[in-house]
Amino acid sequence: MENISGLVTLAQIVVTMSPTIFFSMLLFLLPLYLLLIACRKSSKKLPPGSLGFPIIGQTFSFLSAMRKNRAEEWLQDKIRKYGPISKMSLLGAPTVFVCGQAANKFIYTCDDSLLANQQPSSIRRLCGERNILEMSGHEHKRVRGALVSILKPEVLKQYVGKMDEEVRKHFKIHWHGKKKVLAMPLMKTLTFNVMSSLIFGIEQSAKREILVELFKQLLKGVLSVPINFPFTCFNRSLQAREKIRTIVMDLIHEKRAAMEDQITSPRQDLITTLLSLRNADFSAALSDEEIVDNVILIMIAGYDTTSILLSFLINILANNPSVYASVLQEQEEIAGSKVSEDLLTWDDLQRMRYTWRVATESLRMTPPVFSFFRKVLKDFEYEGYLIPKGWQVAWAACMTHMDECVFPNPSDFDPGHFDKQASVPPYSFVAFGGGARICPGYEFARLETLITIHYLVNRFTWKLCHPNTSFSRDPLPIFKDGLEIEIEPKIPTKVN
Ligand code: HEM
Repeated sequence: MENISGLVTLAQIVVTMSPTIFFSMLLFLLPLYLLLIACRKSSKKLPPGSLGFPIIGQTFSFLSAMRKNRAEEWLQDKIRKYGPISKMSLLGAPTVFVCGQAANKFIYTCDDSLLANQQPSSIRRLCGERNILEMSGHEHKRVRGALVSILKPEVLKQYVGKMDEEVRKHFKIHWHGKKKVLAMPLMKTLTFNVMSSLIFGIEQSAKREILVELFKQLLKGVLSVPINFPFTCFNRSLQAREKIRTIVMDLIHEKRAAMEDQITSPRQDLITTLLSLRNADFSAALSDEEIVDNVILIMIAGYDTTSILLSFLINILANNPSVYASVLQEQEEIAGSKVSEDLLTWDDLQRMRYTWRVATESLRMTPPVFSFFRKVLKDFEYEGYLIPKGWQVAWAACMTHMDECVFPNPSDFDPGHFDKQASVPPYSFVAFGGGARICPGYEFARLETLITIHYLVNRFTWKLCHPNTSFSRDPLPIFKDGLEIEIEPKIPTKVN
């Protein structure tokens, strides 16, 4: 998810800020930073490594490696020098970097009085104070319970048809009649529209177009310096948030009234479902503010991540004829069992096992969220080293994803790595995170991906316009050419 990881946004902030702002911040943070280091007079030893130049530390070197798509090598280099636990300084904070399955397990399962989710202030201000990322302990459990209850398979089952219609509509409007398309921006349009239809219940309309533009503006602010002066990007994003808030509040009032008048089902869309959730004493499970803030967060969390997965799948299928042939065979069999107007069903999606293994393998090799950060709330010891309060702990998904003891020949794209899901050790595949904060949108992303690939391979053939197209992490993976492809429809005229 674009903005889940502290790195994702902090990195952008550092990258996009002007040198003057950066150096003013440096002057401000330097004394704090030195104080934090100086206070660490403890008998326990800190992990090996170097904190580098105060505040800046290894930030620029790491971000540059991310942009060149060499972050994994960069981290491997640290591991070679210092071992699996080392200290460094990233994004303005002293950091302990840990890697490996045991480290993942420790972080995902440790008590939340030790490590807390860490978000830059821009997220809090743009998503709102009551978004789930800001919460911990009991509050986090309560809000997460509500989100999981609307994103669980039993609920999403009912929305397969609606998703299917959105995907068909997308191909009809944006792909048919075209010779070339930029696949990556189109996958973003598609995932936005699917989420907008399912979550807000807003179908294709002027209102949806307004919402798309507002979200685009809001997202720009998440990736900018959070300074709220008139005419700054962040200021425009805050204004967009206010407008989105008004739209969502209006929707909540409309939907609540419709439910009271019994002219809508409590399952009409995910906001309606959230509104209908009750505590044991029949009070509302979430306040209206909590619904607004979490709906905005869900849009941000689900929109880019899934569109990145879909874009990488388009690239993979173009480059791997044998994988493409197997996906096509699976999808043709499913299409063959239906009349062309039939919508896909939940059962059809359960039959798309190979296609989902291909998607999972894509997430293994290119996880949209590459590294994760947590804030250390109190001193603790890990593997004999002191992890000091006020520092941050960082880990990277790729370290276990590319571990050859877990995934033999890890640099080869091989969906066979997931033939026996049960044989993948826990906390080794962490594209969706783990533990109490594991992604609740997994099933949503799975359905959206499978439905899209079904229509893509059954209705089009495509080839890359730039066969050796590369991507960078900025900080999310992005194809430099937008993934331009030449397309040909398989069914030129009759499209639902
Ligand atoms: C391929 C698609 C996706 C990927 C790779 C992904 C990845 C992740 C990861 C790695 C985390 C945990 C981050 C951490 O531990 O700090 C996360 C959390 C989250 N994701 Fe996703 N995500 C995806 C799609 C979605 C979708 C479609 C939704 C919503 C419909 C969603 C909603 C969320 C939310 C609300 C959280 C926060 C959970 C919490 O803090 O308890 N994600 N996601």
